[in-house]
Amino acid sequence: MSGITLAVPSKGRLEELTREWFATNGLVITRPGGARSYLGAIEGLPDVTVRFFPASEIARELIRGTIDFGVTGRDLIHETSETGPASVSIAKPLGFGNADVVVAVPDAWIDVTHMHDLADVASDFRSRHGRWLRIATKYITITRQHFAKAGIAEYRTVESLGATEAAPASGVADIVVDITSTGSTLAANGLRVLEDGVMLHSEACLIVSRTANWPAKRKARLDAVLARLNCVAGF
Ligand SMILES: Nc1ncnc2c1ncn2[C@@H]1O[C@H](COP(=O)(O)OP(=O)(O)OP(=O)(O)O)[C@@H](O)[C@H]1O
Ligand SMILES: O=P(O)(O)OC[C@H]1O[C@H](OP(=O)(O)OP(=O)(O)O)[C@H](O)[C@@H]1O
Repeated sequence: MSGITLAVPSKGRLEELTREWFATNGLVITRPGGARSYLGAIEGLPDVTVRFFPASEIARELIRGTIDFGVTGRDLIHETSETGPASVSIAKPLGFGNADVVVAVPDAWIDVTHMHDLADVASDFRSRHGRWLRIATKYITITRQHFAKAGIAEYRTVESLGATEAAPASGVADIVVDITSTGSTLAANGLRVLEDGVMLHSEACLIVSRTANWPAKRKARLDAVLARLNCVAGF
């Protein structure tokens, strides 16, 4: 197929801010069928198809190469696959959707301020509590990578797809790895980020798939659109 496909987040803060960003840069994204339609276009660019997806699916399909370029959070590229970052090129960080993926512990864990303290807690958790340390998170990949780097292997993750911060108080888990922007949800649930607990700084980015099919003509079409957005594919 010679046309190129742009993926835009299908709802919420990311959709609004993405369409605003494109419009500010002279490209108007249309969604003629309304919020329940997932097909759109860019005014004046007939060979660009716009498709609306959840941000997490945009990351997955950019890595797979079924979407040519799109907007999603850097966190979702790192979380979807360990090969994610190598499968895409960040054409432009967009300056919105800023959030950090962090390790947070209960306020009551006053002696646990750094990852090395958490390593000590994790190593004798089984002897003291008869079970592994439990981490509530939807960021399984990022947690595995960063805890390995910190030399922490004695834990279990408890998958949590929403309201993750409630897990320690409810007894579902002991600590959390979650995304935060203002920190208010963590604070409201009696949780504190470790001083070296920021594992990833994320923001929404315009991202190009490296694994998509880029014959010269299609790549030229992509490069022309990116040029109007003052950025390049990077490959
Ligand atoms: N405070 C925040 N909380 C969560 N995500 C944030 C925040 N600030 C920015 N983001 C970005 O928004 C992304 C989540 O957006 P969104 O909720 O649309 O994702 P989604 O996968 O489409 O969600 P859902 O699965 O509920 O549809 C995060 O991955 C991150 O990149
Ligand atoms: O640091 P803060 O500003 O408090 O933001 C962090 C919160 O925002 C998100 O929740 P949201 O309700 O946006 O989405 P979700 O719960 O569906 O993930 C995220 O899951 C955190 O709970």
